[in-house]
Amino acid sequence: MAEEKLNPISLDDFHNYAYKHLPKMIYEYYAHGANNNETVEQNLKSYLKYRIRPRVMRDVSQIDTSVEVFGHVLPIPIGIAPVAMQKMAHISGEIGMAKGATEAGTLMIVSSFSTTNLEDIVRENPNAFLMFQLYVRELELTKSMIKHAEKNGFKGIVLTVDTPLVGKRVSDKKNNFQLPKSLKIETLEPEDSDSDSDSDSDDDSKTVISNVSMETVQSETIPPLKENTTDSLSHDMSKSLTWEVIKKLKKMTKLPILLKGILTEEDAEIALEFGADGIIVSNHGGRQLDTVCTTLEALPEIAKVVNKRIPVFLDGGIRRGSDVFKAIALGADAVFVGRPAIWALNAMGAEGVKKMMDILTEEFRLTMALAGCTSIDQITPKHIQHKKAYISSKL
Ligand SMILES: Cc1cc2nc3c(=O)[nH]c(=O)nc-3n(C[C@H](O)[C@H](O)[C@H](O)COP(=O)(O)O)c2cc1C
Ligand SMILES: CCCCCCC(=O)C(=O)O
Repeated sequence: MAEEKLNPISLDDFHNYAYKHLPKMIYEYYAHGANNNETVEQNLKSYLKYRIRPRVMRDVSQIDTSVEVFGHVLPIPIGIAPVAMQKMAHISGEIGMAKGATEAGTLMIVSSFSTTNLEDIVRENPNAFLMFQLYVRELELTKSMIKHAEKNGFKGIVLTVDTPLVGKRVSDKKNNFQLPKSLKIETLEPEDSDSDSDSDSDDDSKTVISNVSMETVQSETIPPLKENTTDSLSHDMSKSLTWEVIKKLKKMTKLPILLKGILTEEDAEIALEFGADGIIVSNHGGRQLDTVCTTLEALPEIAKVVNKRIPVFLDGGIRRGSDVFKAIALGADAVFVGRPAIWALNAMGAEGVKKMMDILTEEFRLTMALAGCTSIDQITPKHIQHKKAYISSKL
């Protein structure tokens, strides 16, 4: 029986679809976090701890949701966070993700664990606004990855600073997670990619696991391929990263360097001292250190110390337009979504990613209107309040 076409109304609809359709090993790689997923869950719950304080009678017939990010005007303050290995979610992988993001007019950060090489992403999406997420490896490889991103027109380098070691991913260990053998991390061999790119796009074996069935993935992954496990794929990521690396990176590129994974005001201050061009408040979607603060909890102290000197972004747990509103009220210039983009890609490819962004945008626009804000700069800390304030005043 032909399956009914998904008609998503909220982001949860994409998630439910992916839960039903992705093989367990892949679904849990994307969905789960470190240890017992405490931080994954708390990231989501954080938003419900804040109540919106709406202002009324404000003529909300025109709402402007646009925001400027490093000189680019985006129609919405919502981008796509770097997520590794997107071809496990959909045949179109990072190309489809970039297409959905571009059609929504927004920015995508491409993971340094991309299953599509940068040339192909850019060739298929010449108007995309892309940044490259970097895990620092050995110096020459790091340099060539940055040069490669520059050559392909990427507009920024997002250095992930919360992963000197990969967090304890319990589900991945139980499932013996590994990248299916038909796929490859294309970004780790940047020098070869020019010669690879044409043959890759014609190679059917690369596209075996579109909208992956359980049977396909199981047959792809038995016997286990040692070289494709989380440990082996991440073995050469630098464990000795210190702030000094920012100086080295700044010598390698003129692109803005954003630090992703800052959770304290102390580190935000140091980031400024070392010349970071932007900060992404992130706990890696709860996949690194479990029971850290949620990103919404960390945001106010970071926004305060940065004091608008550089842009402050946030990711983690954004699932509704009201979540975007609350993050902006607490000091974010814009936010990023990780898993929702993957679920949307899985369900409907590029069209799904665009649809997901449209849903989130419409919810955000409605929240702004009902809260009495007609532009992003009108959203202030006065528009939200921790729920404790209401409970104590009423009891
Ligand atoms: C499956 C998965 C893979 C990820 N891969 C990367 C990555 O390669 N690099 C990185 O900096 N962050 C990575 N992240 C973290 C995201 O960029 C982002 O911080 C997180 O997903 C935001 O939380 P959300 O999923 O609740 O929106 C990954 C997250 C997920 C869920
Ligand atoms: C297969 C390597 C896992 C770490 C890199 C991807 C990532 O950041 C993630 O959260 O997963």
